[in-house]
Amino acid sequence: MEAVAALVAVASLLAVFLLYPLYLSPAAAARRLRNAGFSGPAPSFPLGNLREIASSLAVANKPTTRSSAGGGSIHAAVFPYFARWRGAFGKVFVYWLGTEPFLYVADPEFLKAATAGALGKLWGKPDVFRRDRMPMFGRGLVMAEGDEWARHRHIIAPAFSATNLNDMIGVMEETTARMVNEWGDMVAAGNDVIDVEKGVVRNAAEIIAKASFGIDDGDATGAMVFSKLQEMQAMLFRSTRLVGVPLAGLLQIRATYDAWKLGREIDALLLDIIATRRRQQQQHRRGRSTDLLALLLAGNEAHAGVERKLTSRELVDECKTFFFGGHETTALALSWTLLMLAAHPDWQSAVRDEIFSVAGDESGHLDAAALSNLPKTSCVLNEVLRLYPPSPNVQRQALHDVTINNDNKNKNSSSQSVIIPKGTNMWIDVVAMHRDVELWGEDADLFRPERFMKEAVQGGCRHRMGFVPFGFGGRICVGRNLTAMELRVVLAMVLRRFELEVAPEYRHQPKIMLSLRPSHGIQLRLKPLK
Ligand code: HEM
Repeated sequence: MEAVAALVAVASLLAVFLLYPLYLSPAAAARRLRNAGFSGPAPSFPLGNLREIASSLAVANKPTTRSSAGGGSIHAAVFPYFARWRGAFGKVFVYWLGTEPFLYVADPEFLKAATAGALGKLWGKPDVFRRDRMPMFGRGLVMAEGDEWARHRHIIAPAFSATNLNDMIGVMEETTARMVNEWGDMVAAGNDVIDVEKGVVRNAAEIIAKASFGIDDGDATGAMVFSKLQEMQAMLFRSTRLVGVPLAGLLQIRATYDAWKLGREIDALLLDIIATRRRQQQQHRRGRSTDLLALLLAGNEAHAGVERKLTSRELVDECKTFFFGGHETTALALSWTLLMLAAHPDWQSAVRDEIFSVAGDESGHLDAAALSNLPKTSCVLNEVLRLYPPSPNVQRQALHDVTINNDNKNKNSSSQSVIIPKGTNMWIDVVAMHRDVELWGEDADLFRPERFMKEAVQGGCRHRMGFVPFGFGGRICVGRNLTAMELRVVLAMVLRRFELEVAPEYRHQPKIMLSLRPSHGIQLRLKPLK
């Protein structure tokens, strides 16, 4: 009898233990969000709105034709469920990934109100993605929160200063020359249709690996780290965990274990590189290194003993963060740029002429002064980042209840202020804001770099927070200057060598897989310049 009672007690405790996080807490959050006036699609337990998301993606994932390469709306194709809910509920609403509430935001004014002030203290990164992204970013800058984030940012930001980045141009030129020469050989051999995305992704990965921790293909450890980092990237892409669904991780124990194991191997290799670097530095045996790891280690030495010091473990996470946060995004920006220039020969000629006029022909080296004097190229790059933002969304999670003054912030509520409950996630739809006709005008879906001619920073957007390809506020991308330089170097080297045309094989079907990417590569016809 006592045994039965004990069993019942344990079962009840377990039920309460599971019931609270899995059902009671989400139900309470749903009530508070409803009371605050946020509407949205009705969720079901335990999937939330995941079923509707999956079914609308299945319908939308039909091939489209090539004709939209130069324009056309992509929001409804890549986020069909958001497009539908936006029509029904407006630019701010609540939807559910499993039992996790998400506040969808495509209204820059709401975004400004919600994130104004003590950004670092009020908003963190969603727990629900943290576990998945751990093998990529660890506790590095992308994932850090609060005081830890401030400490890391303080140490890391100086490494990305203009002077330091100028020293990296040589690395970018050297690596890109290999890619361009390979393309040249392929064209000479009669294969003039090339999937440029592949080469550009590989090139960006090599550049960031060299720029971050100086790894070289020639050295065995470097080559091993590089191939394991790439393996990890591929592994994480294959993962299809049901985000937010209670205990869904149990369905993918094997994949989670494999990612964890690979992560440990990468960490061990990077720790080894860092230990060697520290030894060399102490013995003054290494020449002047310009990679980010060297700069961070030098910063460590200069401030040894005080809080401006990163441990080896923290340095590992930052190096991985630079690799995973930096190369895909940059490569995609570049791939979309090459496509847009191939589809718009007038802009292609204008950019090429500008590059020739400031940097000469392909025999001349590029320097920072020339690269910073390319106004038309800058307009093109901004327009591509607007139409095809490699980071198509930004996410946050409320660390506390967040109060927003309700002067029109939530049109569904009549009260003076609105409270976003602690734990609510925010999903900022960058693609929607970048293509919103109310912010950009009727030509929002068209490739028109000239809009950035008149207003270089915002491109004529009617709201300061309507153009956010690199994020916003204190957490704006720390690598954006490095990217700006790399995009210009690679673009200059490609355009000084080839004329680009969209190949008939190309199918325009952007999709979201963490980043905004082409579904079937980017096939261009390359013609050597006379
Ligand atoms: C076209 C290229 C790039 C795009 C579109 C991009 C986009 C972004 C965005 C949207 C954020 C803000 C994320 C958030 O607020 O949650 C961000 C943050 C960050 N990016 Fe980039 N990024 C690019 C290149 C790079 C590169 C080259 C690096 C490093 C080498 C880098 C490192 C980081 C880091 C460390 C953060 C976190 C900053 C912080 O939280 O303080 N990114 N990036």
